[in-house]
Amino acid sequence: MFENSIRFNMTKLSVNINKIATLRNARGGNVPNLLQVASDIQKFGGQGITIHPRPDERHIRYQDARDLKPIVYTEYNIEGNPQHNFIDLVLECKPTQVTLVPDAIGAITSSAGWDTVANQSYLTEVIQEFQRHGIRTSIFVDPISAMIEGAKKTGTDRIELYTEAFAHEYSLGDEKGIEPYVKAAELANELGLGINAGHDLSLDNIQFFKQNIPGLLEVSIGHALIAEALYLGLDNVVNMYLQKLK
Ligand SMILES: CC(=O)[C@@H](O)[C@H](O)COP(=O)(O)O
Ligand SMILES: NCC(=O)COP(=O)(O)O
Repeated sequence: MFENSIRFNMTKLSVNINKIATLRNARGGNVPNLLQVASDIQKFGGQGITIHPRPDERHIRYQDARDLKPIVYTEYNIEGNPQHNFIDLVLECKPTQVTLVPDAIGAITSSAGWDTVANQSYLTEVIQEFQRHGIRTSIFVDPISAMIEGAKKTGTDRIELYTEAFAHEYSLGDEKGIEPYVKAAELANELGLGINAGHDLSLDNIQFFKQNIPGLLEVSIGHALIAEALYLGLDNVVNMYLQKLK
């Protein structure tokens, strides 16, 4: 059965607050206050909060994930590589959604989607565990048909399309970079997989992406959104994204 947001072609904005934690950690105190920012983003209209705790806790700390639980009343999305500590944290926090990302330890940022064929049995096992606890699952993938088909076989509820390549090509003026994403989304829709997207999405490229991707349920946006907010203000920026996602 289709989720309501698919029927009405609605795309939710989940704001990734990693960069707020990066700024806070630079001084060791509590400025800016991550929980206050998460709360304000929701007040401004943000429809979800995303965090991506990394094993070195260089921005989001595991304790932040716990502290955010009572604050996030919209969609709570926790992203990360499903190592033991991460799995335990997610099961403890019980977010709305867990997004599995195959990060190498120490990676500057996420730089690839899963090989859902090579990791099929591992992903299937982890996904079943999260779903048993009522947590929706999503797998970070490149827009490649075999990877979408492999994702379907794991039993995941959704995929998250890794949009770095699109964002890069679009910034160079090349709109053709959207094509593999359109194909991947059409296949995911056919297979009954929900579609999320993220990485390097911005005020410049989000409307074009949204208008071309059928059934886009959610985008998670952090780096560009927080940078744009330095000039335009967080309230204003959240609402500019909401307008572009209509
Ligand atoms: C999964 C993904 O695309 C990442 O963009 C991510 O969540 C951001 O992580 P960093 O803030 O550590 O770069
Ligand atoms: N899943 C992608 C995400 O949460 C944000 O990525 P970015 O906007 O910081 O590149």
